[in-house]
Order: sequence, then structure tokens, then C-alpha cells
Amino acid sequence: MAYKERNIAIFGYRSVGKSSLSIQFVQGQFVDSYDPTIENTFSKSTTVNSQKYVIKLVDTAGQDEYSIFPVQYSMDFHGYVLVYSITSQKSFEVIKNVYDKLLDAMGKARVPVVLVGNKTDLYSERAVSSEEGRKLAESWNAQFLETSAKQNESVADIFQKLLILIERENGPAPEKNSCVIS
Ligand SMILES: Nc1nc2c(ncn2[C@@H]2O[C@H](COP(=O)(O)OP(=O)(O)OP(=O)(O)O)[C@@H](O)[C@H]2O)c(=O)[nH]1
Repeated sequence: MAYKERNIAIFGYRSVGKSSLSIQFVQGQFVDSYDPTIENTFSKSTTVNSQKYVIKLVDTAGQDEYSIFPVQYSMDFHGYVLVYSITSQKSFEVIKNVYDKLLDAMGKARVPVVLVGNKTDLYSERAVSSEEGRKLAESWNAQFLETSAKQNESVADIFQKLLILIERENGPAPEKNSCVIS
């Protein structure tokens, strides 16, 4: 069966776990060291609903509230993973900012996005409630997940959900209703 190529970029404040989520998804391992990313591209095949996909995953350099949205990420990308850490209110504020800039750069009212609250294993340091995350995602019409890259919790679900969203966005138009009212 033919496979579909999907380009996905992962955004978020510094140190929220973008690289760790990418490496956990692509290589199935967690590296407990911190090495700030400039930009990294990963490739991974996966199957969702019997459709094969090859994902090109671009792990970006951490953004902050002053970052200018890198315009190259608004072109040729099918969907986005927006990550904050549940231990950092600051990272939650930054991700709202990143989302606004992303929409501006794309010139669209909505884009396929999965909002991810990472580091659930650090539950004693939680600073952002699940409810806050869920509400933000709802306001964006996006999907929401909490994950732990460390414990490989819900990491593959991020990409499964995003591929389904992208499919909806790019899929064939719904069949016209052939019912004629006279
Ligand atoms: N406990 C815990 N630590 C995590 C988790 N995910 C990432 N970390 C740690 O958080 C630190 C930053 O992780 P990275 O994956 O490098 O974060 P990043 O968002 O790619 O960082 P930048 O490249 O600076 O933007 C590292 O020390 C990771 O080991 C997680 O789910 N749980």
C-alpha cells in the first residue's frame, strides 16, 4: 500500500522535553541529559487506521515569549506538536504565545495541533493542572494529552492523534448528500 509523508514540527519553551519526546517516539529511549537543540530532523514510519505514514519530525530550538516565529516552519508542514511542561507555568504561557504566532504565520484560522503537557512523572512539582491544559486545547479546537517522555507514557498517542487530525484536514471532502428535496 502507498504511504503518505507527513511533516510535523515540535515547538515549546526551553527544556520542556521536545527532544526527549522525539527521541522516545523515534528510538524508544529516554536520555536523562540536557543538550539544547538547534534543530534536528527525525524520520519514523508508523501505521494508523491501516494507513502507512512516514513522519518527518522536526525538533526545533526552544522558543520564548520574545522569539520571532521561524517562518520556514509555516510552510510544507502538515501538523504541529506544541509542548509545555506540567511543572512550569512559564512554559504554559509561552506555548500560548507560540500558538498565536503560528496561526499568524500560517494565515489560517486553525491548523492541526496536539497540545502536550509533558513530565507527568514529576507530579509532586505540578504547576499546571490538567484542566487548564484541556481548556486551552479546547479553545484552539486542538487535541490534548499529558505525557511522560521519561516513562514513555502516551508518547506514541501524540503522533497518532495528530495524524488523524491531519487526515481530517487533508482528507477528501465529505460525500455530498444525494437526497434532493423537491
Ligand atoms: N522527569 C522528566 N524529565 C524529562 C521529561 N522529558 C524531558 N525531561 C528532561 O528535561 C530536560 C530537557 O529535556 P529536552 O528533551 O532536552 O528538552 P527540549 O524541550 O528539547 O529543550 P531545548 O532543546 O532547550 O528546547 C532533560 O534533562 C530531560 O531529561 C519527562 O517526561 N520527565
